Amino acid sequence: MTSIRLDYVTKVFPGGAVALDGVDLSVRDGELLVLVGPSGCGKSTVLRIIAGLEDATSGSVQVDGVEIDGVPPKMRDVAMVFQNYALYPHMTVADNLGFALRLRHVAAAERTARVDETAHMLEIRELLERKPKALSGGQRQRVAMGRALVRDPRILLMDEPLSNLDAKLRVAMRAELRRLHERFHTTTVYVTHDQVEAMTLGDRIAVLHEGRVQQVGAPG
Ligand SMILES: Nc1ncnc2c1ncn2[C@@H]1O[C@H](COP(=O)(O)OP(=O)(O)OP(=O)(O)O)[C@@H](O)[C@H]1O
Repeated sequence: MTSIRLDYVTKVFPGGAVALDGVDLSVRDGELLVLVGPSGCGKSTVLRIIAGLEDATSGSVQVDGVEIDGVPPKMRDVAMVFQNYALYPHMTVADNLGFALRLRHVAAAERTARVDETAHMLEIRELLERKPKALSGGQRQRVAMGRALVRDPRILLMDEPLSNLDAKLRVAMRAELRRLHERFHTTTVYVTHDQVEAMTLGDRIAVLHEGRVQQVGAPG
């Protein structure tokens, strides 16, 4: 069970830029909520505040009804997937997948089993010994997804994870992300500026404009 609630969250950056202006938003347990809006409307800032990478200027964030303001990122059990994949270039795919488990002192045998299971699910088992530079964009994206999923996080945050892929692959990966979500039902916030992507992926869509939530609803 993991729900997220943002209560009148405001973010003013030093220098005075108002990135978020009283954002109220709820993400239900097991839901994939898409946050959509034009460049600069504050989408990434919402994710960064949920992840604890940025502090809200005012307002609060709750997970399962408990305020998490001040809880360090590592303690939040949140996994993030970015547009640029952020894989470790010197590590194999297997080591990239297992790294977060190693940091959490998961025993070697269990680590291997979970890496293998995740690789199987994402159909990247044959890539486990390769380094990121020997992968295509779509394969890198799968590894980045795998790295987030292998830990079975409470919350999954995705910031335009498909925008570096060509149009055809993007459509295929969208379907795959949807399928993964149906299987795991990890509470997810997914950021995109692409309305079609929002409509095809989201259980619900929140439209953000100039730091405010304009509308929230189911697609269609
Ligand atoms: N560290 C920072 N310092 C000052 N201003 C910032 C900082 N980070 C973001 N901003 C500003 O806050 C606003 C929201 O930025 P944010 O990155 O959340 O938007 P976004 O909707 O994710 O945009 P994009 O789709 O282009 O990534 C923008 O006006 C941006 O310039």
